Amino acid sequence: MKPHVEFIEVGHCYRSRRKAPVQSLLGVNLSIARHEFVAVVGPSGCGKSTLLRLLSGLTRPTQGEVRMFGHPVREPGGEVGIVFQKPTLLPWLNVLDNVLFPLRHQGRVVGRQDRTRARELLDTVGLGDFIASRPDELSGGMQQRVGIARALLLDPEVLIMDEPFSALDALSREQMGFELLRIWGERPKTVLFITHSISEAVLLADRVLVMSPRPASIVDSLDIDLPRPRTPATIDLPAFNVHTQRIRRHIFGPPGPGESNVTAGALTESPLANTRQAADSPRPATHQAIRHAS
Ligand SMILES: Nc1ncnc2c1ncn2[C@@H]1O[C@H](COP(=O)(O)OP(=O)(O)OP(=O)(O)O)[C@@H](O)[C@H]1O
Repeated sequence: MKPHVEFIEVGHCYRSRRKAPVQSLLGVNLSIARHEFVAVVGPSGCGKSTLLRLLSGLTRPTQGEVRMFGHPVREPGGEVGIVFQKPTLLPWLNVLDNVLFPLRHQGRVVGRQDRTRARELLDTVGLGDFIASRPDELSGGMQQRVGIARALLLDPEVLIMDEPFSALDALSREQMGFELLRIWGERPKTVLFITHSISEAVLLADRVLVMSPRPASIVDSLDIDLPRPRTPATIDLPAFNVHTQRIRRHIFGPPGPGESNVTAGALTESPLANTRQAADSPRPATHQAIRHAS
């Protein structure tokens, strides 16, 4: 079967008149199968969001080619749903109308079927009782659920998520991760999921891609062979720790003297929160990989 998504020797260089060019990606080769859930991790600023923009068609590669369903991606299309870090809801619309907004944006008349579908999606993300609420009446996690329902409205084949849970507290974040897996199980999609959290990546994905510092390429692709459905108990499996350690070594380099297993073990106690802290914190500045990045 043909891959759903392909990056072939893809590079991207940001150019502006006043500043020096910034080569964000270089020689990225990637192939994602239909309904595969792929997470991407890498050092801050390496080019993860650029990768997503290229796949969504919002940005064109300056080298190589991005393909979806075997065709070059040239512009944003309805087969892709995008969930950003912040849901950017329209404050004057209620929840239902925010979810329906992509249809109106396309100039389509919203019919009864569309409303039914939007309500179903809101039920799916646990917001069935909030369809008439305004965004400012919802918590951050609830707003992000609206953003997910909105991205699913057109039933996209491909779901692109750019750090979708990073603004949430650790508990909501973990809960949202499992909800996403449930939705993905009910309505399978090809997912590309960017995260700063190594544990979140391992917990959710079929495969984790590790990116190098900028200009970024993919330095490792780990098949996450943990059983599904994934649950909080998944974190306790020895294989979970093996995967997170391997990714950590790519990003932070080998543990320095006196850092070894204590630091690494702490990462998995409260997986999402601690990993975010570990992955985002400047602490690993002594590690080799980060020295290269700076
Ligand atoms: N519009 C732009 N013009 C110039 N440079 C840009 C632009 N957008 C991004 N960059 C640069 O490209 C590089 C990659 O940015 P990108 O946002 O893709 O990284 P990222 O891995 O998603 O970062 P983070 O993890 O911090 O969110 C960075 O060095 C950034 O400064």
